[in-house]
Amino acid sequence: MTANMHAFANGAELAGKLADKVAETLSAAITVRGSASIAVSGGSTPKAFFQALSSHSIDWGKVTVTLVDERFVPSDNPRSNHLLVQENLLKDKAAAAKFLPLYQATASVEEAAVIATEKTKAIGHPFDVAILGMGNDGHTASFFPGGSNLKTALDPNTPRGIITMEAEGAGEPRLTFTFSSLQDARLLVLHIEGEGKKDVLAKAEAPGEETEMPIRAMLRRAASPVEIYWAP
Ligand SMILES: O=C(O)[C@H](O)[C@@H](O)[C@H](O)[C@H](O)COP(=O)(O)O
Repeated sequence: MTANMHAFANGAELAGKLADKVAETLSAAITVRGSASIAVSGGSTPKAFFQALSSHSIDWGKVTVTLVDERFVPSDNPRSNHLLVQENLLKDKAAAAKFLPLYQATASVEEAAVIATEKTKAIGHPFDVAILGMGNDGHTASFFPGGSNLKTALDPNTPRGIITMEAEGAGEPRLTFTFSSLQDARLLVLHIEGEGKKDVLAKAEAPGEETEMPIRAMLRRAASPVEIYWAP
């Protein structure tokens, strides 16, 4: 599939423009289908974008927000993506949105994945918006090189839903939507910032195995165009 580069002068300009595009997409979905769904990534990059999006006046009561992936930690843990979204996105106007967490207070991450899949099955067929990040190792979502379930995660025949992932670079065990769950989002965004991530993207766009840099699966096989939002 194709990738379209949207480059901005700085992170603040990117955050504003991406928030505008996402708000427009969510509103259009509500107009056409009566509701909208968005899956967002965690990490350090999206904070300004979340804050910009939270102030948009859209019908947030008809929007369901969930996570592309999550660390297997409760929402009071500083590593939690739920906490990041709670503090930066689900506030101001966006406080009215419905949020579906991936983390479940279960004995195992495997049990949490089964429950999270059940609890999110009503949305994301396809997502209206999916916001991906990318690590310096070329991972996206929790598709980490060497990950325990990487082959399953990237397999286009794996059903939509949430699976577990464990990998050296991942820290805690992870919960992640699969490639099949994310790749056909009506608006599929890769949000990266900094010269370093631009170099990582260039390497990912070069020939090589998907398992070496899993973002390659999205860049090469996503049904939707990958809208790359980048600022230095
Ligand atoms: O849980 C996570 O960490 C994210 O979902 C992950 O996929 C993230 O998007 C990348 O690791 C980039 O993270 P940074 O934005 O911190 O570089």
